Amino acid sequence: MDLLRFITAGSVDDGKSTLIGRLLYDSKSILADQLEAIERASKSRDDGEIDLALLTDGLRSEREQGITIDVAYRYFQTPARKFIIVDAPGHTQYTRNMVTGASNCQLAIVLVDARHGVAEQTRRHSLIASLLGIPHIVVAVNKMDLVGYSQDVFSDICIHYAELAQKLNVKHVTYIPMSALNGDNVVDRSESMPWYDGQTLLEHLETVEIDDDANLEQGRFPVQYVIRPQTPELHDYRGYAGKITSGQFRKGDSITVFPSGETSTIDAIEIAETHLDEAFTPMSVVLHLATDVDISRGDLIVRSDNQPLSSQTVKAMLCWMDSKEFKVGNKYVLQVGTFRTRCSVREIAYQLNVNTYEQIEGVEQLRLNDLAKVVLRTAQPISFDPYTTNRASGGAILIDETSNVTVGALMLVGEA
Ligand SMILES: Nc1nc2c(ncn2[C@@H]2O[C@H](COP(=O)(O)OP(=O)(O)OP(=O)(O)O)[C@@H](O)[C@H]2O)c(=O)[nH]1
Repeated sequence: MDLLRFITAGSVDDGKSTLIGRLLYDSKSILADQLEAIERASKSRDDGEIDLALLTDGLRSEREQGITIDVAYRYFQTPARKFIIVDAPGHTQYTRNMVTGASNCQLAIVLVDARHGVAEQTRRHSLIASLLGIPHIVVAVNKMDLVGYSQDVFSDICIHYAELAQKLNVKHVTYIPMSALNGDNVVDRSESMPWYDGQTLLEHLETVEIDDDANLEQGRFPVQYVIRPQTPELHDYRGYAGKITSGQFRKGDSITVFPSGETSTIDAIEIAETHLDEAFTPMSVVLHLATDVDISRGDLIVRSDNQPLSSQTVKAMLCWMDSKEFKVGNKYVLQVGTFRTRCSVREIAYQLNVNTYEQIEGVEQLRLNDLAKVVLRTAQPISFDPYTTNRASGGAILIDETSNVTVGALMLVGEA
């Protein structure tokens, strides 16, 4: 069964917690004991209704206990698919959380309060979703009950959002009018909006095409471990363990190793002592090569017929995630795949205004949650693909050398 990983984004009070609760409740994904607990907690309410937001708020207290920092994950499944919901808090200052949670999501639900329409946070979240290359966006127009389930209100919001989506590089946008509180068009079809003949949210989540999004062209294998048994009778054995982050590899394929540029062919592909003729993303395997090549952890094995860029000066979109400022001349460790090297900041080409999408030039420093295009100079060449063609090998992070904390998320653009 396939897996859809999606993020929910919206301003505080747009109804994110209620929506997640509704999705789990109506799709019968809530465990009996959880249900009992929220029923008990909801008893104090005057209307006797179950407060679905309590479910997600339960998750948030887990988060506060430090089980997951900043972002909470919730799993559920229907007969059609498995789902992971990434729940990022909605406050303005949490761009960082959305970036952390969303980098490998296939879909983002952007909540819009029907009464307020497209808001500042809608623009911010949509910009981040587009920078992160999330291929599917659902604009969930919530609280339709508070605007009399009006088709006109819904249409206006769709038109407004479509203008914004045009400025961004968002591939697929789906609009759904709903009331998370009353359960309209979340799992069950709304009787109050007969004018809407599209899918409910769950139907969409269950059927949205995600296979096409997998990059099968670019065989990329960042080496995590070199396996060299010490036993004499296995002296010829040398395997490279890691995860295929994109594409596929077959026995007999010509490969190139980066950064050295050495070449060889694949002699065997192994998973738990079973030999395979081919393997593809996201499998974790051990590769064996026909010849003795000098490979260490952090190297990138690629199929020779499709090679990545390799450079010491790179352009990238940066989401700055630290309270210390980012400035030209600062030094960090850059990690792409399993490869790490030191780097310094050459230039801040421009900062992006997250509301108007304007490029602000002449910026000297970045603060927490700022988004910018930057140029970095690395100590050793890095091998990568533009993020827009390959999210796995085009994403990188900046690490503070002294604290070892991740301070920036990078979407690599190309050579500078
Ligand atoms: N009328 C109406 N109220 C809703 C709907 N969805 C959510 N609400 C209410 O809006 C308020 C905020 O909902 P939450 O689900 O807590 O909002 P949130 O976006 O998760 O907010 P945070 O958890 O603080 O980020 C609550 O009082 C909900 O009951 C809806 O479809 N219609």
